[in-house]
Amino acid sequence: MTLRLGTRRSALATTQSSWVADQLRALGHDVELVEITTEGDRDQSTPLASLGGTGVFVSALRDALREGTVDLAVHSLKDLPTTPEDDLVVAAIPVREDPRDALVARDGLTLGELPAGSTVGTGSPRRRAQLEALGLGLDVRGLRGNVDTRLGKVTSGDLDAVILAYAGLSRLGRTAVVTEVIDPIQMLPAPGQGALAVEVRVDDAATRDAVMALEDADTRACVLAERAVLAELEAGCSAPVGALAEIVLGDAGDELSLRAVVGSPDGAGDLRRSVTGSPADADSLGRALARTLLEDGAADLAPLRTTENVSTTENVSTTQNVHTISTVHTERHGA
Ligand SMILES: NCc1[nH]cc(CCC(=O)O)c1CC(=O)O
Repeated sequence: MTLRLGTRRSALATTQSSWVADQLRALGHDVELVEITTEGDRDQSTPLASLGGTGVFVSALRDALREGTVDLAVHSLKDLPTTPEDDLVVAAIPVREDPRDALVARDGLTLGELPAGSTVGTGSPRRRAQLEALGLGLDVRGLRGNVDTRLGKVTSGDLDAVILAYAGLSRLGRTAVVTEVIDPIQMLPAPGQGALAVEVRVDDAATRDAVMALEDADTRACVLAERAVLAELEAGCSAPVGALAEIVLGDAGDELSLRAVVGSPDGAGDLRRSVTGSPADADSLGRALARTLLEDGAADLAPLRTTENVSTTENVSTTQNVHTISTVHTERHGA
């Protein structure tokens, strides 16, 4: 049996998918990559939020899974909405890459070295809010596109710096351009950043069994806690929410240490809280932390659920390059 793995065409997506394919091949499986095109890939000019957020990257792959065109799909976990699907399951969450954000600045500069007024590109409300809250006087500019497009803005001199996920650069072998890996004390990453989700049909026991070998329990616990914060806040993909869980060695053995931030869009300040507990209680720890943030005023700080959470769902026909944008519905995203 050949496992058909659905992947987007971007360099990052194919690198992630090829990594999963190689892991499965090392376990003795035959794997074939099947390319799926998404609205988010074809339209690079529209702001992601207007396309329905990072959900557009996910929908086409899920449609292909449901139609049986592919048997498994690899997603960046941070792009997955927190609401579970009835007919699909994340069968494996492999060991996580470095979850931190990375600064790529001109002349090797770090955040602290960028002069006031420097232009920093990011399309992420979470990164923007935390950058503004640092009070460095940086001029944060909107930005989207694939990794090369974003890095090109610094090379060409259009921007002084850009911020990207370190994990993406690492998977592409591009970490040499990073001028600072941003400490989570200054900027908490997106829930699930740096982790992959391998999704299969819930009734496909054979693929599920094959894929389960890629699971990493610590990563699963961490991203569960981070995503529980997002779910309990009812935060959408355009909400400035960051969260990072780490497994640390405490007095009672492994402990899960979870930090989260809700930023304000105007950079007026952000709210940070943390909690520590058992990795077995990952979900409830995340939800408890979100309630603490809400009690302390998180909802006044930022519009957590905005109209930008309205998302377009794509249908992929059996010929994989024909798409129609069909329905409009609201959903929660984990970007
Ligand atoms: N939102 C797009 C996206 N989804 C996953 C990654 C990077 C890889 C990862 O976080 O696992 C990126 C690009 C970025 O944020 O720079």
